[in-house]
Amino acid sequence: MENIFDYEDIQLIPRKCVVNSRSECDTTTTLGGHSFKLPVVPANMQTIIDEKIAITLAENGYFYIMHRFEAEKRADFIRDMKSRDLIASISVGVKAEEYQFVEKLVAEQLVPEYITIDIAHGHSDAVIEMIQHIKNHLPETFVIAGNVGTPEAVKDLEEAGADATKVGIGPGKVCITKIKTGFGTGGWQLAAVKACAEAATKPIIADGGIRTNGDIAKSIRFGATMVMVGSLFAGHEESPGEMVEKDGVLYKEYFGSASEFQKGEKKNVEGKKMIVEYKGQLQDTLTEMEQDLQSSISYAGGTTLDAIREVDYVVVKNSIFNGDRN
Ligand SMILES: NC(=O)C1=CN([C@@H]2O[C@H](COP(=O)(O)OP(=O)(O)OC[C@H]3O[C@@H](n4cnc5c(N)ncnc54)[C@H](OP(=O)(O)O)[C@@H]3O)[C@@H](O)[C@H]2O)C=CC1
Ligand SMILES: Nc1nc2c(ncn2[C@@H]2O[C@H](COP(=O)(O)O)[C@@H](O)[C@H]2O)c(=O)[nH]1
Repeated sequence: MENIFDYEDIQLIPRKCVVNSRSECDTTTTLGGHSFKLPVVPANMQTIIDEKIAITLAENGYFYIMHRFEAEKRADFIRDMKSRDLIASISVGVKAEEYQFVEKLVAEQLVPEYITIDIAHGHSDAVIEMIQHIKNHLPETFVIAGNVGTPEAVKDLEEAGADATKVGIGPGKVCITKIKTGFGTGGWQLAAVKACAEAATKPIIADGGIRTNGDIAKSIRFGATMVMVGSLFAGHEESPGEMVEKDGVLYKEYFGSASEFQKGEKKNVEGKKMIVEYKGQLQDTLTEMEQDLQSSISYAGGTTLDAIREVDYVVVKNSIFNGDRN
């Protein structure tokens, strides 16, 4: 593969500004027929999202995807979101009981607007069969399938009926897939997003490796419709991770969905646990992301995210500090 680069290797090139204030720039994106304030979704991980955060995000016009690690709560979660007239967006795996869960939703007339199939190696018959199962039983539901790292995978999952694919194998902050298996898009995630987006006929969600708000704009430039973010959303007051105090400084836990901590056993572990410095309120981070993205749009010489998709760029190896190095 040629032209390999990652977020820190790219600088976007400014174009003449057409607004008098960054506040004129609109960061709205559309996915599955709904508009959202930001092209950003918190990772569907247990230390990043819970029911309370999901309600707050949905009430305030942000996209969210509930995690799948308290499987028995999901039907009630959908019911609760529907009773509030909010979007229901959940995750599933691919094991046998997940097929029955989808059938139970149909029997109880619970139709989530979004279902994300969340497994490590999404380019598989297991995911293809689950896409088909959901589409057969819940044809109205928008299906996001992943994770994948190649154009071939995007094509196969789209052909199976996926409405969007999620790209990123191993670039995550708490990921150890590349160390444990030798595989993944870690270190070239942005180039993988570009290759996958070029092959895609439906939306791409760039997942993992976002270390700065500028990386969101870069993901959009290379074809993402939405960006999934874990570590930048960890450590907030509302974050479900445990609070930890160390030498008088507050931190919160952030652990991988394939970590021993999440799994409760040392089997096929591909994630780790870390602590993230306490960051205060989630809304402040969302507001800063919106302002930074408005600024990105202004540098792109437009008023909407589409302007970013058209800018030129340069590849300058390690042109900005990679947040993983400290
Ligand atoms: N984005 C990323 O880079 C990664 C994300 N994760 C996250 O960790 C969580 C757990 O993932 P996962 O282990 O897939 O979920 P599960 O433990 O639910 O596994 C899903 C099913 O897929 C099988 N499976 C998993 N990996 C492979 C593989 N490489 N080859 C063949 N079959 C496989 C499992 O069987 P068996 O366990 O018996 O193999 C199981 O039947 C998810 O939330 C996932 O998103 C994990 C790793 C990488
Ligand atoms: N290889 C692993 N990847 C994981 C695990 N748990 C989650 N993830 C992926 O990371 C992103 C978040 O990345 P970040 O860089 O923004 O922190 C998340 O959406 C998953 O795709 C894991 O245990 N192993």
